Formats: sequence, structure tokens, C-alpha cells
Amino acid sequence: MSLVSIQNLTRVFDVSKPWLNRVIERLPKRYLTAVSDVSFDIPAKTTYALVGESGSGKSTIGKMVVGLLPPSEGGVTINGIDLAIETDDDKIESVRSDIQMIFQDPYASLNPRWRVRDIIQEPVVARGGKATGLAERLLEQVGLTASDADKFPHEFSGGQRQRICVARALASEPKLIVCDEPTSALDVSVQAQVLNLMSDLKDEFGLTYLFISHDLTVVQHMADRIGVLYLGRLVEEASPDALFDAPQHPYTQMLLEAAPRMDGFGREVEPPKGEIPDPIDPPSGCAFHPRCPMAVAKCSAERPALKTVGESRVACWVAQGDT
Ligand SMILES: Nc1ncnc2c1ncn2[C@@H]1O[C@H](COP(=O)(O)OP(=O)(O)OP(=O)(O)O)[C@@H](O)[C@H]1O
Repeated sequence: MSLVSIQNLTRVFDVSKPWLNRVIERLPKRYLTAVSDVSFDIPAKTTYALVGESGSGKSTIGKMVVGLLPPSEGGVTINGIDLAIETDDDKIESVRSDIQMIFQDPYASLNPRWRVRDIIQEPVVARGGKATGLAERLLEQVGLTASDADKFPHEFSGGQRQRICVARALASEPKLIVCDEPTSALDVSVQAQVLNLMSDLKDEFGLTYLFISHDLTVVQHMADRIGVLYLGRLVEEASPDALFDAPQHPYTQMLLEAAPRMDGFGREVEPPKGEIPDPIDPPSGCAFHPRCPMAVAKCSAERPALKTVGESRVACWVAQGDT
């Protein structure tokens, strides 16, 4: 059984303006579908990367996986338990303690008034656990020193702060860490160091990662499997080798063209061409068709499902040879 199983996950936001609805009666409600019918599994001790442009639904999926946001439809099970419907408090607590999240901005996610020791130990202390020496041990494991435990967050650089966030995430011995753009706020030179650290810790602690990024080249070396999201839907899923060697979906091809193809991490990436459509009023058929250089008539009429093509699963009529 996979550690994480995501089935037909959908999240719709009501984006009507309540004050306007009060003024103008019977104004139709407006809904934004941020995530639509997304399914994938993450086997234990592997890294699944979700990649897509801003607004493609990556963070919304991350929040549903950690239980911060309930799905509108479909669900997420972790070790077979669905946090949105489970009623047994012990089971909910055991799943919650297995999951941690690391956010993009290490500046915002550390309490500036707390010493690093208290920040790292907090998840353990909050559960009534023993934390003596824990912060010092974890700081050394993330490449800082035990004496850093007495300092405050402002005494560290951005990369060091993200290391503190990693140490805090490890404190409760999680099985799954959801990493939402963990390096994109960092200097290019520091990004690779933090990514390498996260890879090493994964092996050392047997971690499973859901890794969210807008940059395919960042996840190329970390991921066991990559899912490409476009306007809330998975459009391609493959291993990094298959995706980089033979991308099937025109959107994946566009993302790869926008990214420099050299080895390494974190270089400046040009945005892909064309405008992202309005998610409140998405295009018919395949939502990518207005930007797609290969689109045919069928693409605007019918939405393709994910099907296996070569070593990928891809949702594209042209790639599937079914035009
Ligand atoms: N609470 C909310 N209420 C209304 N709309 C939301 C809410 N949260 C997200 N959205 C919308 O859902 C869509 C997906 O957002 P999400 O943040 O998941 O995308 P993302 O791929 O993580 O983008 P980014 O890289 O910019 O964070 C966007 O159109 C966003 O505006």
C-alpha cells in the first residue's frame, strides 16, 4: 500500500463577493475550481514532485494532503486513513504526527521571538514528549551547530533558516513531509545546498516527500516521479528520466523549453509563453488548447483523460494519437 493515496481530489472555492450578493439579489455565485479530479499515489520513502505554473493548484493540493483544507470531492488517505472523514481521535492524531510541512518562506515561518531550541522542540513538547537535547542533535543533522539552539531566527541567513525549518519538521519523526517551494525564496547558490540536505535526510530518516515546485529543473534530481499540473488538472505524470528525455504533453515541453537544460539547480527560469486562462471560466475541452501549438479541433471540444503513452501517463489527444 502506498503511504499517500490521492483519489479524484477536487477543491472548489466560492469566490462570490458576499457584500455584492447582499446588494444585488440573486446574483449568480462564482466558483473557482483550483484542483480537479487529481489522482496519484506516493509509495513510502519516495519523492513525488508536483510541478506547474503559479495558480495551477499545487499549494491547494499540498494543504489538502496535510489536512489544512478539506477536499470538495475525492480524498487523501495516509496509511489508509482519510483525515477528512476519520472520526477516531487517536487515529487522527497518529496521522497528524506523521505529517509535516515546510513552506517557501523561512522568514515568515519561524517565530522571531522564540529561541531556535524552542522552535525546533515545540511540536514534540506540544504533544507532551521529551525534548532534552533534541534541538541540538537535529541542528547538527541539518548542518548547523548545537550552540545555535540558543540563538534567535534573525541571527541566521535565509538558507540557515530553512535548515532550522527542516530541523523543526524532523523533530516529530514524521513519515511524510510536504515541501511547498522550500527553496524558491533562497539565493541560487544556497538552493542546491538545501536540496542536497533534504535528499540526504530522506535516505537517513526514510522520509517520503511531496515536493511542490514551479521549476522542473529543481525537482529533476530529487523526484522519483513528477506530476505536471495545468489549471488544477494533472496533464502528465512520469519518472524524471522519461519526462526530461521524452516529454509527451505540449505543456511539459513548453515548461522544459522555458528552463535551461544544464545540470544543477535554481537558475533563472523564463516563464512559459502565453497567458494562464481564468480558472473561474476555464477553456472548453483541454484547458491548455488556447496556448497549445499542436491543438486540433478535438482539443477544444473534448477533454482528454490521462492515458499511458510510452513511459508517461499523459492527457493529450495529440500525444495519444487520437485526433
Ligand atoms: N482560499 C482561496 N480562495 C479562493 N481562491 C483560491 C484560494 N486558494 C487558492 N485559490 C485559487 O486557486 C488557484 C490555485 O491556487 P494555488 O495556490 O493552489 O496554486 P499554486 O500552483 O500553488 O500557485 P503558486 O505557485 O502561485 O502558489 C488559484 O487560481 C488561486 O487564486
